[in-house]
Amino acid sequence: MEGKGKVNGVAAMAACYQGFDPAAYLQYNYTPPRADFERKDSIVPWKLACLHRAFTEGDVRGELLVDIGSGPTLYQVLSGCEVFNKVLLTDFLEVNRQELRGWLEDEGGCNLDWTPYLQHVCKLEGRRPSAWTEKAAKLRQVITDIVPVDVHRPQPLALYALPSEGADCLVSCFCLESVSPDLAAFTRALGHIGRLLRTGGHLLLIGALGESYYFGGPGVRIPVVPLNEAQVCASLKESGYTLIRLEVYTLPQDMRVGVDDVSGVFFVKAIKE
Ligand SMILES: Nc1ncnc2c1ncn2[C@@H]1O[C@@H](CSCCNC[C@@H]2Cc3ccc([N+](=O)[O-])cc3CN2)[C@@H](O)[C@H]1O
Repeated sequence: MEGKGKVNGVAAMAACYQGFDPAAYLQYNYTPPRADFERKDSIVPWKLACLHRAFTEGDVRGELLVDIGSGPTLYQVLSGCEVFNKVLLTDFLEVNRQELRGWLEDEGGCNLDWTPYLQHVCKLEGRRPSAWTEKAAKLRQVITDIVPVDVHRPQPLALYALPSEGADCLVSCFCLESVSPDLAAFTRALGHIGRLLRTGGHLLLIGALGESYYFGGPGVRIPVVPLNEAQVCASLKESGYTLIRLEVYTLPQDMRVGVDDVSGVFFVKAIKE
């Protein structure tokens, strides 16, 4: 029965995503108050600070960075694009891959202005904010492709997408817990993406704590497996990672804007054994 349940749960999740609306999703999560660069307690600056530190503290290096479940967002690779020569973006939905291509082709075909994000990360790097145009050019230069991914497959990416030695670093933000019907599926998905990573490679994982649903568009209610810190740590260990650092952000009341019931956000830096 477990096998049958597994297939139905994953298939049901895929059906939920057919209504996903990138523009609405960006509006819900990537504009103020959740993305307010003037507020020290806003969520996006916290995420960008975690990623900046993780990419620049000296242990993360190599050729290829892969972002698993990019969605319609780019913030997750704004620091990594200065460290890796190749960045691969991935998502399950064509609408999201199209949204990312829209930014890449720089013809105004995207639903969010990433300039404040680029400027903020330049500031974290000690550069003048006006260097954002150079960062944008760098990002467009290092993104090699935007490809389909399914974390429930033992091989989440097409074999042509990766060199045989695998990726040197994986980043994945708010994806696994939002596409897994239960904790076992979340843990399996962690293992599947781990197979894309070379031994000794790093995983940078951001996710929601205590989230049971979110809106992926008007009226598009998508179930999420609610996680706590202990479950995240146990799943990482079970999937062959060694935890380097776990940081947690607890949402202030005014960050709870009705688009989900998330109570906290975790940031994990781990290494694949
Ligand atoms: N089988 C699959 N494999 C890989 N990716 C898949 C699969 N199915 C769907 N996808 C892909 O994964 C999805 C990634 S977006 C998932 C949204 N996660 C929840 C949402 C996000 C969020 C953001 C910010 C904050 N905050 O506090 O600032 C809180 C929250 C909590 N709510 C989507 O791109 C889909 O296209």
